[in-house]
Amino acid sequence: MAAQPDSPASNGASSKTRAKRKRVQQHNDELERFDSLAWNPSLSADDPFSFVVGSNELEGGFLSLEEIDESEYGLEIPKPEGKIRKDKSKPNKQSNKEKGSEIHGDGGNGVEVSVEKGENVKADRKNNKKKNKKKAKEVKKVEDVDSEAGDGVESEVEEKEEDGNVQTEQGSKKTKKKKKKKKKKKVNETQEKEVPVPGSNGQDDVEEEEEPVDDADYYAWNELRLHPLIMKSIYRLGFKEPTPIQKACIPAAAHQGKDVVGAAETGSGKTLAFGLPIFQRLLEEQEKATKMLEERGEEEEKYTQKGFLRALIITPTRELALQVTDHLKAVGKDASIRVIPIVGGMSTEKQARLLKSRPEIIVGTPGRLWELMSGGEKHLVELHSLSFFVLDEADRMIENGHFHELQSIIDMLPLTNGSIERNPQNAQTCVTVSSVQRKKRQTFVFSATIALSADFRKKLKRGALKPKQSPSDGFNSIEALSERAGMRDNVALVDLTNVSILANKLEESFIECKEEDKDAYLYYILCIHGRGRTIVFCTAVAALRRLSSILRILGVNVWTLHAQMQQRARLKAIDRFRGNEHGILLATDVAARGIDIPGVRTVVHYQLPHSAEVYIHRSGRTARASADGCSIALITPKETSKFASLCKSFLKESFQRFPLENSYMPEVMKRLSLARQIDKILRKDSKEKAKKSWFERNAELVDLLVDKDESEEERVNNFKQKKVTSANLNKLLQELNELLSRPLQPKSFSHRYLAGAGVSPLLQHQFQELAKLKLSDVKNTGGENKRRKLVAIGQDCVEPLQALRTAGQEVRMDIKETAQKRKNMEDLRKKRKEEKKRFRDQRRKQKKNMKGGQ
Ligand SMILES: Nc1ncnc2c1ncn2[C@@H]1O[C@H](COP(=O)(O)OP(=O)(O)OP(=O)(O)O)[C@@H](O)[C@H]1O
Repeated sequence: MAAQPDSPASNGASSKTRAKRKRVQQHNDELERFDSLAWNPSLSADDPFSFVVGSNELEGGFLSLEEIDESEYGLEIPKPEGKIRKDKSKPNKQSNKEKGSEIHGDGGNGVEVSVEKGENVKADRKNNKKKNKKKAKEVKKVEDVDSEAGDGVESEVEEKEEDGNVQTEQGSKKTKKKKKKKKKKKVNETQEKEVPVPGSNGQDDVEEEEEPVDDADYYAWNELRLHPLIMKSIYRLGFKEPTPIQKACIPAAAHQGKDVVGAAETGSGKTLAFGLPIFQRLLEEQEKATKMLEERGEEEEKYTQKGFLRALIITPTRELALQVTDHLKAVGKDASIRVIPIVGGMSTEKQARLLKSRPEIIVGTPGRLWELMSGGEKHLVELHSLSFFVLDEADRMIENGHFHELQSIIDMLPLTNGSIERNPQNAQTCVTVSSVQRKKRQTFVFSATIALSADFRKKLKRGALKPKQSPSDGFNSIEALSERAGMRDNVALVDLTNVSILANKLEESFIECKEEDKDAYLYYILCIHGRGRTIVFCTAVAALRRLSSILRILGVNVWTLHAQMQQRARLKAIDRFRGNEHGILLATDVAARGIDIPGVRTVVHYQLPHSAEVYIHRSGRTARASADGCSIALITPKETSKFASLCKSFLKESFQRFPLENSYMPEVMKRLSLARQIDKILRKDSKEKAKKSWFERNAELVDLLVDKDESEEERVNNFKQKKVTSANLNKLLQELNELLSRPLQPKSFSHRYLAGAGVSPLLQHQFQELAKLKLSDVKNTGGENKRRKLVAIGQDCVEPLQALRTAGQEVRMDIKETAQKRKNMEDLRKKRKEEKKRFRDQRRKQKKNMKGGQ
């Protein structure tokens, strides 16, 4: 029954319609204003272009181990191409069968079609026929249609596609669905930043009603003139304004078509500084292509399968490649542009399958990319349409000539106007290049520390990045690398790094201690200030292993990450760390660059890095985006001059000494000593076991019969020895457990009195627990224990940054001064030694003389 005009129902409906109209009007006004700005599409009409109507439903966030296997790090293998006809009048409740029957595809060409996305793109294309004003209105209309379709439509349709793709694999279908659900749940949990977008689907729509996006909040983006679909993603991600590096790079890269060398502090949003121009150009091209096709009256289906690689992004580590992929996918979600990672540690076959979907953007590490390219992987060698070549963390690529593969990859790229001649053999493997495309490829080179070398910095400031002529042996400089990659003369040089290159809101500090006390100080930091996520960096894997073992014995839950781990375990570690608000990650420098995990509050340099660049990148895992954070370097007296010279390279003269409450140290040391003894016993035991099994294995291999018969005496001795060790281990464990069962106590703590001020919630809780414990003790012992002391101490668990701010002590780090002090100390030690020697000699002489006299 229709609602009467004056009925509450109709009032509600009309106010809803009014609100909706108002929103649409606001949005249109904004877009009208946006359209009135000069629009500068960078594509010429004859540019070769093919597009794929595809879904990019590859959610962000690192996945758990179980998910990695089939869904390939969050990447579903794109589904068979087909057109899905959707009856919008029945959006929600369809059986699986019905869902399956709506999919029409050949099932084999690997192109995925998402109804929502497909409809979006189609509608957008229609809109593009009319000029900008109309386009804006139409985009809104499509969004409205989507929201009318109701909650859950998109997810259901996606499941349909999934069903269609794996009809024969019932088992794996179920697993996939489960994984997908799990993944979605996880993404919901981790994507804290997501805000509702007007007109987006599903859950977003529901939220949208409650909290519509105020376009005015995003005003700062307008001058960048980004495509409406990009803006939609930006709304969704909740990025209110572009970061300075984005502001500086996007106009040059997206509207002027320039190559860019970009330097900005860690966590400043460099990924989108190069990512958004890529999306902008691809979307502009899509529009042009649609227009052309419609003008010529050709069928668009004819072109839908010709996906070529448009952007190749190279990063130095696998984790970073996966993260950049996730980040770009989040932006490309509304634009139906696909992004996939190609990294080591994943099976090559699976990656080949992913490549069959012909994604527009690939993010990869040099090793695996080259492996596939040199193997003639079609999508990777058909590079004639490549429009972007990006080197993220570019300065890492030229370190120690690690990346020979990178050189080979670059040699495979089609020539651009500025390129020098290169290996013709490689060029032959590559599909021939159209001269239009040659001119068009843009090269982006980014890093936080690219400008660290004084020489390069000067060049950046002068605005002159003149490449050297024909580097013959690899890339020993960013210039050579950029030139080889085809960077042109009119490159935009954007250096936004501050004088010290370190992140703005990072507060640095150090603790000076002996090498053997580093464990204790680390344990102290984690115990007393264990709030927020912490990353502890080691230089050597062996040190990391030893440290993780000790900390685990001490009951500190840590995850480890280093290059000798299997890829799955590496991802799992990051995933778990990301999922724990107060997580602790022990990592080597494999995690130093690029890893972006929100809520990392503290970085500890357990071992100092070998270079200032690494120090900066390590420390840059905290104080990202607009957050603050703190770094603590543990330095031995021997390392002070190394630390001072590090400070010198980023022009810092003084650092803060991290405040320590020394009264805690006796107990810390006690616990640590027990943990070390336990660790020693456990290590010895596992070594023996490993040795034994190694011997037995090898004996088996050569058909050798191992004589297990020991003499009676040996057996008895071994048994006795084992018994002693085991008793000793139990005793140590018991002792340690007893210490660990109560909070760390400072030496001066009075067992009788409690000072009233500053009792933290933690301390309060501990008191309650201990009081309960005492009470039950009394009951159990029948009140025999008359001296009932309340032994409880908790600490106000403030995070390191807060402790540093309230009590840190400034210390000048003058390299000359430190070197001089060190020299003085050594001189003093030498002098004392000599004096001692002289004194000994004198006494010896005296004794001799006395003996001679007798
Ligand atoms: N405009 C923006 N507004 C708010 N946050 C943003 C914006 N752009 C990017 N971010 C967020 O900032 C964080 C850091 O971005 P990103 O990883 O690109 O930094 P980066 O400069 O590449 O850092 P690094 O040098 O360490 O690799 C990410 O979590 C990203 O989502």
